[in-house]
Amino acid sequence: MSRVTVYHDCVQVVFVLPDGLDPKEIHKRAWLFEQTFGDNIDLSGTAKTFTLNVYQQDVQRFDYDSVAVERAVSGLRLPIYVGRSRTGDEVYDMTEHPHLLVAGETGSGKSVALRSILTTLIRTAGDRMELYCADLKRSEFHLFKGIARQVVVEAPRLHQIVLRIRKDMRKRGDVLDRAGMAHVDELPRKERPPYIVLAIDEVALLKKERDLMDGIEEISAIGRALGVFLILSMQRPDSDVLDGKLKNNLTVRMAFRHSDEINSRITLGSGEAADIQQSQKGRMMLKLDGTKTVQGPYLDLPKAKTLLEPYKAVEEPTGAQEPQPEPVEDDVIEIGVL
Ligand SMILES: Nc1ncnc2c1ncn2[C@@H]1O[C@H](COP(=O)(O)OP(=O)(O)OP(=O)(O)O)[C@@H](O)[C@H]1O
Repeated sequence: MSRVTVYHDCVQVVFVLPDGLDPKEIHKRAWLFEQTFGDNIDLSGTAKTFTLNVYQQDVQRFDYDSVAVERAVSGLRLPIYVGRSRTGDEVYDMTEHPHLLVAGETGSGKSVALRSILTTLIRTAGDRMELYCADLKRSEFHLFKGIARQVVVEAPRLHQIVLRIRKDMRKRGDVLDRAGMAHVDELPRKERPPYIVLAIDEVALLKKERDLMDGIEEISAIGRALGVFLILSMQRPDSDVLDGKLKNNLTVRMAFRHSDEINSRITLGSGEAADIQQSQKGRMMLKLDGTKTVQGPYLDLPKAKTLLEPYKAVEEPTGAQEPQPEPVEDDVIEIGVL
């Protein structure tokens, strides 16, 4: 049984599987649909009912437009503007889908995506968010100096931040216990702490930092209710880093071009990110309630700087050292119990 609907930009076929047919076979044979209908298709469905959309054209590249972005995310508490899919703007709220993994080979568009995601967050979440950035490649996050609480480039400094966030999480947990509530958003407005977002570029460089990775994993496990969220990026999805719990807790995945199907499967659970062409900069497979093709907006550095200028607290003098973090009194003990 099937139903065909013709829209202005696509033809939609909804079909129902006969009992006894394994739905996994439909996904496994998605290539059959591509051979018949071309590349511009989206196939979704779970047990019995499937939807196949056949679009007339591919998603197009486009520039970041702050007015359009801010309109698209209005009403969200901690908004992520992902880009445009074939059906329109793709946005979501981090408070509902907490931890994000951005992965893709070099030059595929990760840095541009992080730039646009964090620019949107800063401009829209304002005082509701405290941002911490770790730029282990020393390439991108200097843009957020003077805006983020801290921008660090070395693992030990990041470890200090993670320890401090863990302390804060413990305090937030105590407040929730006392109030008999399950989520910081349920607290009265005056007592509600700001959301904390920790963004780490090239998290694979932390592979050998076991204590630090354990701390990050803990944030991924209990951060959501306490208002603490992760944005992690990596070039090659390393299964040592993305092993076990951490990977499962990074529920939203943005998979830019991957070199092969095996790597794509580590990030996405399917091989689709290996089908993205090298020329398709900013193109990703977004995994969030299913998987779909999305084009991220292009935001260049000068434009990002202009958009962020009003949010800069203090201009750091040239050549100045990064400010030293406040000491965490019981670091050593904490590392032991991480
Ligand atoms: N959304 C986009 N739209 C159009 N072009 C883009 C987009 N994203 C990236 N590009 C182009 O691709 C180039 C590489 O992108 P980017 O620096 O984000 O890659 P990357 O994945 O971060 O690479 P690396 O891992 O080496 O840092 C950019 O300089 C830009 O020219």
